[in-house]
Amino acid sequence: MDTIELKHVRYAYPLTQKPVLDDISVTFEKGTFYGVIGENGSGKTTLCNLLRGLIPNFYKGELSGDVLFDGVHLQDLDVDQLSVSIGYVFQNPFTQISGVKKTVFEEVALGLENLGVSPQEIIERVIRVLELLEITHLAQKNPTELSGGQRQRVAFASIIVMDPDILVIDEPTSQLDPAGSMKVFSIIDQLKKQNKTIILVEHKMNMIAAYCDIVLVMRDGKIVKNGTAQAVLSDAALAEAGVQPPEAALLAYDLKAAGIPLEDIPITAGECCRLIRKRWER
Ligand SMILES: Nc1ncnc2c1ncn2[C@@H]1O[C@H](COP(=O)(O)OP(=O)(O)OP(=O)(O)O)[C@@H](O)[C@H]1O
Repeated sequence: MDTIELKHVRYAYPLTQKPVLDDISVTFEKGTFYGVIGENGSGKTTLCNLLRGLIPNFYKGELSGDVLFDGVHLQDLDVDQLSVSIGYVFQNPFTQISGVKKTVFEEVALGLENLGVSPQEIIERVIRVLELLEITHLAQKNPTELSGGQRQRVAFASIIVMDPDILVIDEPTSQLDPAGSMKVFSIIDQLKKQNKTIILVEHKMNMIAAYCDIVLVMRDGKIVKNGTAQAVLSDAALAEAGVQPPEAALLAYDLKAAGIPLEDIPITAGECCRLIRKRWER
């Protein structure tokens, strides 16, 4: 699957009046890493639910506008088929663990089993993914007895083992320590280099700045900004959408206020160092 296109999409959950997605128009292109940011309750998870077909198949409610997958309407697609092309890593890893498998190995193998992949291939793919996520030591543990961070890695493993074209990932590092978060981001980056489309919801602005190509800012169910990570995250108006800019940009604003403006507003620590050195050598 190459593109997902949303045209004037509105959605309200059942028994609610106010749309949670309000006139959303956006196109997601193959091989691009999208970051979706915005304050709590702005509609990010609801957007993920729509992209994965959970709206309107699981969540009912009022949906209007067009949702097109390679030009085909969402309503005309089989939700099971969609789940093969689009992997969804939920915000809450406790939701994602099936609860029917006794070991992490079996849990990660479950989706491939359901697709009828041969046992030999399942074993090879699961071993590779467990190694990639550095959870081989958990292979024989019961998934229900893991910590939140361990479950988050298992949930992530059970999606990437399926090798979907598009990954919709909702706060994959909320339960992880800084080293675990860095690891997950570097894996997501590797997946992007394999030409996967990544749509990531995340509150960690420094990570969004370091990895995303395009950043979408949501507020009150609308996409209020859509542009390159540099253009969106360096914009001082970002705070108006309830989002704290990355630390590098904040430092540049402070320097400017102190009468020491940099040539540009950096969004990563590396770029910030480069601009400070340039200013220093002037
Ligand atoms: N199942 C539901 N039924 C009714 N309203 C819902 C449901 N799920 C979410 N909402 C409402 O929709 C709005 C958007 O919620 P959503 O979870 O999409 O926001 P979010 O941007 O992902 O928030 P967060 O950053 O806290 O995860 C909120 O007002 C929320 O209360």
